[in-house]
Amino acid sequence: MVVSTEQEHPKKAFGWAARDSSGVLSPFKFSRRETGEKDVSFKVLYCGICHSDLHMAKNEWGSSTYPLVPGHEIVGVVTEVGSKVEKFKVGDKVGVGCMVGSCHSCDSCANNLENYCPKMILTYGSKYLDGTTTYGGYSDVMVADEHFIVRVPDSLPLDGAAPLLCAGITTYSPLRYFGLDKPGMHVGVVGLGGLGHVAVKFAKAMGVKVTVISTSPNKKEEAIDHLHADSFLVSRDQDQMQAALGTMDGIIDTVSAVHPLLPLIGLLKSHGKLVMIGAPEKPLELPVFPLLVGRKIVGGSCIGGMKETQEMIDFAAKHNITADIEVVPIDYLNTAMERLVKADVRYRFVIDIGNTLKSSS
Ligand SMILES: NC(=O)c1ccc[n+]([C@@H]2O[C@H](COP(=O)([O-])OP(=O)(O)OC[C@H]3O[C@@H](n4cnc5c(N)ncnc54)[C@H](O)[C@@H]3O)[C@@H](O)[C@H]2O)c1
Ligand SMILES: [Zn+2]
Repeated sequence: MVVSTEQEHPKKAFGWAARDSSGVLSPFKFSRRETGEKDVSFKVLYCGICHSDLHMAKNEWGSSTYPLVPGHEIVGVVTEVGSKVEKFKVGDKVGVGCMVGSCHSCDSCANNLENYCPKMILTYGSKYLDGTTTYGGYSDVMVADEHFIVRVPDSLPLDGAAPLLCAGITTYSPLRYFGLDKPGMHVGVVGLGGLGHVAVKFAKAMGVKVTVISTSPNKKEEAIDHLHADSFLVSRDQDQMQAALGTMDGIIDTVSAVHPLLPLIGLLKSHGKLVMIGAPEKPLELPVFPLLVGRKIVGGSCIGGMKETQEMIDFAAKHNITADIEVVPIDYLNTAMERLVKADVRYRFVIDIGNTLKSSS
């Protein structure tokens, strides 16, 4: 007998799901497991809209299953903890990012890099240990193993902190790992969207000189005056790009679509590192010769481990870093997705789940 998603677990849950690759989202009733002994349950208050949610809702990476409840920038307040939970109690402000499980025994897990565990379980669209589908944060309640729960420091507003759970760790981790966090270094950030604007804030807080590289000249004023980037390059302006050749120690590339890498590699100094974190649906062309000349590196990075995620959010609290957000009601979700396609948001949509998601709607 096939058990419906509404009945497979004891706890009622309600959210919005995409039903097919049109990506259109609509109200969806499902269920979540009881709070297990190592689980933390929380009422979701806010959830950021990451571009990955859009890629997934529309099956742009070819791995989506439907119904799909997206959302991996989830924050809220703890409502129940299991008997063996040690770090959290009812009333705590917490968050869940992109993953809710891993094997805990491989080399990656042993090194606090659950994000690179071959058995890592994504927050939505994955199979959990019990074989049921995982559903994300565009929903009213969340249950997760405490290992995958992050404490949100009291000084951070929950709405602006939500995007740190994905955009924050995804930009913080490569800055640290690739050694682009040393004061006085010069780092480029390509694509001033959800990830890009947080990358600028983290890099600045680390004491790095930041240049935003963008196709849109109209983002210049905001990048410099508001986000405190040191300079701005319009990637289509040959003269500007020429003048900046060989000046950067590293570049964090957050672009969500196919784009040329050659101009970016040219901006790097010898030994410079181009770090890809955007995830376009099709392969990019990699010109090799310009890498050889100057011993340059192209690398990649995917979110971050749980220990580093907590470190990132504590660092954010210390430096007053939150995302610049537009808070929207759940009914606005499909419009927000359409605007995200056009990069028409400064710089992250966050859904006000707590006040606007009602199971009767
Ligand atoms: N590596 C990871 O762990 C990880 C984590 C989260 C998101 N992502 C991926 O990162 C990418 C960015 O996510 P986001 O939420 O910041 O998206 P976003 O839509 O907020 O920002 C993307 C930016 O790229 C720019 N852009 C789009 N097409 C472009 C083009 N052809 N040339 C130049 N610029 C272009 C947009 O103007 C926008 O500023 C997505 O592909 C997302 O799936 C990766
Ligand atoms: Zn994300």
